[in-house]
Amino acid sequence: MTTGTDTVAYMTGFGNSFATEAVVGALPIGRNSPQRPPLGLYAEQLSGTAFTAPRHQNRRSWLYRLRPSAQHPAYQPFDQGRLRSGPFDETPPNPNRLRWDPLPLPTVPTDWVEGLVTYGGNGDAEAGTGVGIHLYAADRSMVDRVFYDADGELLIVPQEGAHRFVTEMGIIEALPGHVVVIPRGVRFRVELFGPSRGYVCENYGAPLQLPDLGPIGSNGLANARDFETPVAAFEDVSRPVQCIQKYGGRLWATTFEHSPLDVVAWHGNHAPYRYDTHRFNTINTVSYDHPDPSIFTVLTSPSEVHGTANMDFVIFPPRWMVGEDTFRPPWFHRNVMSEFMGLVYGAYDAKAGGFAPGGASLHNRMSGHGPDQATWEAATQADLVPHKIENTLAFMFETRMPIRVTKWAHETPLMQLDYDDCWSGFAKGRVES
Ligand SMILES: O=C(O)Cc1cc(O)ccc1O
Ligand SMILES: [Fe+2]
Repeated sequence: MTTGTDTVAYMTGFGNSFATEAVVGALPIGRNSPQRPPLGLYAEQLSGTAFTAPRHQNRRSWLYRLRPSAQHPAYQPFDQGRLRSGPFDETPPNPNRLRWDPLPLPTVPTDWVEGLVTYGGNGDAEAGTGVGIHLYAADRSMVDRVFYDADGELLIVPQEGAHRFVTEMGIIEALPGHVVVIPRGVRFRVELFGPSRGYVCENYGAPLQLPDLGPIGSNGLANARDFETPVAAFEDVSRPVQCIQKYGGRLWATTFEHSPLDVVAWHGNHAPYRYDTHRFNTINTVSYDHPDPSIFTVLTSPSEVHGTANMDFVIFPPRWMVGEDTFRPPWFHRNVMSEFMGLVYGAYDAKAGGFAPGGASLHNRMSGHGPDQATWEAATQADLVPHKIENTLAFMFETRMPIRVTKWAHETPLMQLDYDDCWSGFAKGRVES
């Protein structure tokens, strides 16, 4: 649950052109790159979209820092660990329904980067299509180490433990129930306060944006004002700091002689943010039938095919179920889009058992899935009084291309070999032929 006290300040709004300075007078006024920026700082433009991207899609920020980012020796290949990237070709495409038990918490000291393990993904990081899907289990802070992803934007869904993202552009605190987005190229370190776990969607495609609301109108779902971007914060550290980047699917590392988290002021709209899912304005049926889960979309990465996302981030938050003469849980279905699901806490209404907090499931393109048998039995017999689903947060990374699973995810003992059995015992419909 997202409780606790924030120790950092945030600016609100989605995709705003923000301006923030940690030291008064650090931000140039009226121009981006004056001959001599204030306080002897170095101006740097960080572009998240092509210079010429249309204005409503253009993402860039101007950073004013203690030292230029360029001041570092060459990157060298770095241990990949269990991190993989698109194109995913370790295993043949697998049409089966798959489900995994939760990732165990670490038994040896592990930081956030070391704790990443890739379950699968699709597309091609270099081509800018598709996603990588990772989970992490870690128990210690990154120390004198920062990370950035040149391949994609990171949507991070904490599942256990308090998280502190110390980024170039300010500090974000997050608890289970929050989600955090770190744009492509932004450096950060993750500080943890005990055993911690979560999910990551690495979005190789267009940056996440709010979905259109259509007939819903001008308010609803995730409201723009509930997105929080940190104010500028910097560290003045003159000791070696390792910088690991993911580039072209692989990890590379170099050592700066200082902390690259040294941005004293910045302005622009290519910036990290967090969102508290408890603020989601959940919309559901008040008449009959279970709506398509697109009604629960928080953020979407559009593809070039209008209405068909590279990736949608969808949540299943607490909500009232009031549908009359309706099978209320998710229906049986087969979907052209592929569905990777996780559970932050509580229970998910399509699964009476087996889908645990910290676990994951994959229902790939056109695979038949839906309520397990116990859920189906209960829902078909239920007295349809208004009922509130409470204390739960499941989510889905839904993507237009089938998800290929890594060798690790195929071979791990966490894979539930009996998952198909949850749909094995349905009685035949009563038709005489
Ligand atoms: O498969 C799932 O559990 C996700 C899902 C939920 C829902 O409410 C409707 C469709 C759907 O794919
Ligand atoms: Fe589904």
